[in-house]
Amino acid sequence: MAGQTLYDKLWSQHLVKQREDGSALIYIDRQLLHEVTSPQAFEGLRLAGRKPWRLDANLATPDHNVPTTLKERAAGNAGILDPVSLIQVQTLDDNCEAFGIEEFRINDARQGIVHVVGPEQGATLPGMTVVCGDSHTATHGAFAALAHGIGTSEVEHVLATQCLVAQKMKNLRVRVEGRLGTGVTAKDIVLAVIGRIGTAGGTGYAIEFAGSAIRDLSMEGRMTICNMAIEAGARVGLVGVDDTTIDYLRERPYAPTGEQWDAAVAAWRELVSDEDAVFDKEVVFDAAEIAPQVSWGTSPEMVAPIEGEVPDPATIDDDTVKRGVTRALEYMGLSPRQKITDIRLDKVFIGSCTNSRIEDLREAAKVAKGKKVADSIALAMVVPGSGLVKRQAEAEGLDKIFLEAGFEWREPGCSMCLAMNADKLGAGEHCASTSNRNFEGRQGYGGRTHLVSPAMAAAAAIAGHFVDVRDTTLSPREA
Ligand SMILES: CC(C)[C@H](C(=O)O)[C@@H](O)C(=O)O
Ligand code: SF4
Repeated sequence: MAGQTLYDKLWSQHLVKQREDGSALIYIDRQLLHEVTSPQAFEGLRLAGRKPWRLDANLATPDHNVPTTLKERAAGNAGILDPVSLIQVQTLDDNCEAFGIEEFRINDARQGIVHVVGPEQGATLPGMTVVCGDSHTATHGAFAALAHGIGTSEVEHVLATQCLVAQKMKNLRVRVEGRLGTGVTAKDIVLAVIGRIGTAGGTGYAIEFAGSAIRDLSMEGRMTICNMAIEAGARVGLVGVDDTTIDYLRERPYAPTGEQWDAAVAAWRELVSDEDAVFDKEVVFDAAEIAPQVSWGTSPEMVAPIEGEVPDPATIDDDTVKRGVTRALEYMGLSPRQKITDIRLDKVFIGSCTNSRIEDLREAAKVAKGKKVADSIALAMVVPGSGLVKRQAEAEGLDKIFLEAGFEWREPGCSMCLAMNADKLGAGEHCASTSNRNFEGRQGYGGRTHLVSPAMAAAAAIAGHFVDVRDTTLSPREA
């Protein structure tokens, strides 16, 4: 019998019941909760007179609707000026209180974007099934956890039963071999992958990211890649366990200790695909060929290398693709064949669950150090992914580097990634953003998002337009 893939192992370890129609019931180890997708789930429990099945499997934090300015944050929930956002956050607090679920509230140092908080706390561990009412739950797969987003009714189901109705996915391996060039990061890998396989390339699959370039990445980098598996159409992204995984988790608050740690590590070491595992599909990339990427359109697959140009619809044969590109260029206010380096920017956003961890901020700070944000940039902001990331960055003096360069240094949350708070783009504004989605209006009505790495965003803030971070005097890997 052929060996098992990592995904197959995680699936079978959590399978409660398999039905003949293909549906199955799996056990869920960890549920993360935020204010947007949990209210109706709690309400459902209340109406049915149910209690959560296992309180300590749940961990909550508000992230989407929290303001990011210090003045407003100092006032706690009372500082949330938008009434709908206030209700959302207050309702999460009330529900967690009423049901006895642990929550890191708005001014808790551990608050942050759920996908930053879970791993940072060691609440996400290898071998777990992790769910959250949020599509970027794939992030946690970087720890060899079977993690994916679920809908609000499923949030309720998991709260009530600790189980989930699920369907087994197929296995896709994306292998990235070789060494990344200086200044090229995990974000560039994942954008290049989506650029090639497309936003539907991973549909129906769990993607395992493998190969020497993935092994060389830190956990932060692996999370960046798994985070965007959903942008490639896959609900699940995975990376097998190795020393990097284990070193990251040691002594995290929720991680096991003593003998339990040793036993856990021994079990985690098995969480890799067997040598002879068979994947339904495989794609291979040469890391050395990946350049810093910039998205020019309204879908993450509409990307180009920094030395490239915007496509010309006139050269596209397929009518549907041609129409899509034409429409995207119109919305983005770009002309055919425009050089990527000629795209001028109005705002810069460094943050989101894709790129707001300490390493991301370090990479951006290395580029920004001793430089100034261009006068033409109306706002350049850095939003740490959690209060603890913020604290760490401040201990390293990164906040000073950003502030001296003219960036705003904000409080943690989703912020301008999706503009559910006051941080928004104005119509027509171009933004270099380290987030993961660039569809029309994502960062504010009429806003134009360009997805890039933190180093590329920082370099763009300084130049006022996109530049090749590899040409800047201080590229991130060398500093
Ligand atoms: C609000 C939430 C449900 C949503 C998601 O599921 O991803 C958000 O986080 C996003 O990034 O669009
Ligand atoms: S940071 Fe952005 S992508 Fe991540 S959970 Fe928040 S809104 Fe969604």
